[in-house]
Amino acid sequence: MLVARGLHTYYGASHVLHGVDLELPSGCALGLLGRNGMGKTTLLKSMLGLLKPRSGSVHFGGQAVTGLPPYEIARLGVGYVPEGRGIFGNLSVRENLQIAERPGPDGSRAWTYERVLEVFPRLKERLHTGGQQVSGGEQQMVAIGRALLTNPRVMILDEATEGLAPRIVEHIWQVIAQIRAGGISTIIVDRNYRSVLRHTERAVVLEKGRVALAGESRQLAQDEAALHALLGV
Ligand SMILES: Nc1ncnc2c1ncn2[C@@H]1O[C@H](COP(=O)(O)OP(=O)(O)OP(=O)(O)O)[C@@H](O)[C@H]1O
Repeated sequence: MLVARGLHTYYGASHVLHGVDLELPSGCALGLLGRNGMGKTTLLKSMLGLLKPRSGSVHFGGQAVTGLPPYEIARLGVGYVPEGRGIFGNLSVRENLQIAERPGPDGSRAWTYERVLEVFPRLKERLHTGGQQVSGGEQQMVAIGRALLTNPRVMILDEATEGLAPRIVEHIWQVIAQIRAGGISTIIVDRNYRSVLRHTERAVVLEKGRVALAGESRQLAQDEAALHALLGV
């Protein structure tokens, strides 16, 4: 579904990704792990057109998308929930959600405004509140809801539970499970590696911009020595 091959990405002279390969099969949930600064967000942005890799390729649904602008890649069916949420602070919660709603590239309308409010009932009481005035947890719900409303084929969640209360974190993992159950392929970056390994079929661990370990999440979860070495846990 989404395939990156040999990605090299730089910030100016700083070489951050050193030939990364990543493959997200259709219908699969893939965890992306690694300590701070190992290149997870850079990898996601390189696949989404937000950063231009200096070499390597990205294919989505068999189509080469390397170097396409982010909105074109999004139109092909990628929903992105960025680290830091990126919601529009000057728009209300309702507006943030409604401007995103559209059928998916295959015409699917599985995710509607009403369904997002069913999944996140807390947002019903905040519809007319500004995006910046709601709590961090509610902002995260808006960010996830907004990505779902584009009816994507692939969802990418970067640190979707960061800094949130345990009850909200648990709710977000339940929603991630629903997204997976609906057949949307998913890439999940999260500090809680145990939750990531529980909610994914495959996982990749980055170390200094290289893939250090990749495999089935169930097996990786049992490899305490490798997780300790690579994640410092
Ligand atoms: N805009 C930028 N300009 C220069 N260097 C950057 C920039 N963004 C990230 N980096 C550097 O690139 C490396 C990889 O960062 P990246 O954000 O991809 O890591 P990460 O694994 O997502 O970690 P984190 O969880 O801390 O975001 C780090 O050394 C970081 O300092």
